[in-house]
Amino acid sequence: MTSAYEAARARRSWSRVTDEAPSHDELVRIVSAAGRVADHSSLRPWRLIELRGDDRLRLGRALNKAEGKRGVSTKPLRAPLLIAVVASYSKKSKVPRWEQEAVASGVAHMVSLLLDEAGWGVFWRTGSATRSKPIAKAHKLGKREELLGWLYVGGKPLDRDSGRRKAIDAEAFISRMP
Ligand SMILES: Cc1cc2nc3c(=O)[nH]c(=O)nc-3n(C[C@H](O)[C@H](O)[C@H](O)COP(=O)(O)O)c2cc1C
Repeated sequence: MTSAYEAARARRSWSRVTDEAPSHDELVRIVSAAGRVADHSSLRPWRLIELRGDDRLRLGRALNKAEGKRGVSTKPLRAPLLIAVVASYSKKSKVPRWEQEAVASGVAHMVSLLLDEAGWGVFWRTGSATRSKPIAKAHKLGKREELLGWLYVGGKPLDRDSGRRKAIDAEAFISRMP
């Protein structure tokens, strides 16, 4: 197993993946770690929805509907497993929505990283339809829920090298209090 530092340095997004997918049990193992992100008041303001097989066609239909088109978009078929990332805001808490959304986003980044480290290809996708009514309905989102997009997950294709991204110029992103 790599260190968190090594895993973060090595990760990249995989726009094309194979038909292999992590099992539900593997996903549970990964989410149990990802869910340990910092979380103001431990609200756990997030949930994930697994889309496999024909679930993806239902999403494809909703995507087309959101764009005023008939039929089924084939976009969700680009990966065998899609993980819809849902921010589930707590009503009672004084923790503002943006903080709760940050937690849900953190979980999604952590799930992506852990899946990548475990050898799976991941690509976080959104689109103009992400927060549309047809999409909310297809995922049965509650009134206080919003979608942050989908993690498209599958096998890393062997015919592609890992294509490491250029390291970022970290100095350029850090400054002192002005
Ligand atoms: C919230 C979120 C939504 C994204 N949506 C898309 C998308 O719809 N289409 C896309 O090409 N990239 C999208 N991206 C960016 C890719 O997931 C990916 O990070 C980018 O292609 C850079 O590749 P890298 O992660 O290997 O550096 C999104 C990223 C985030 C965090």
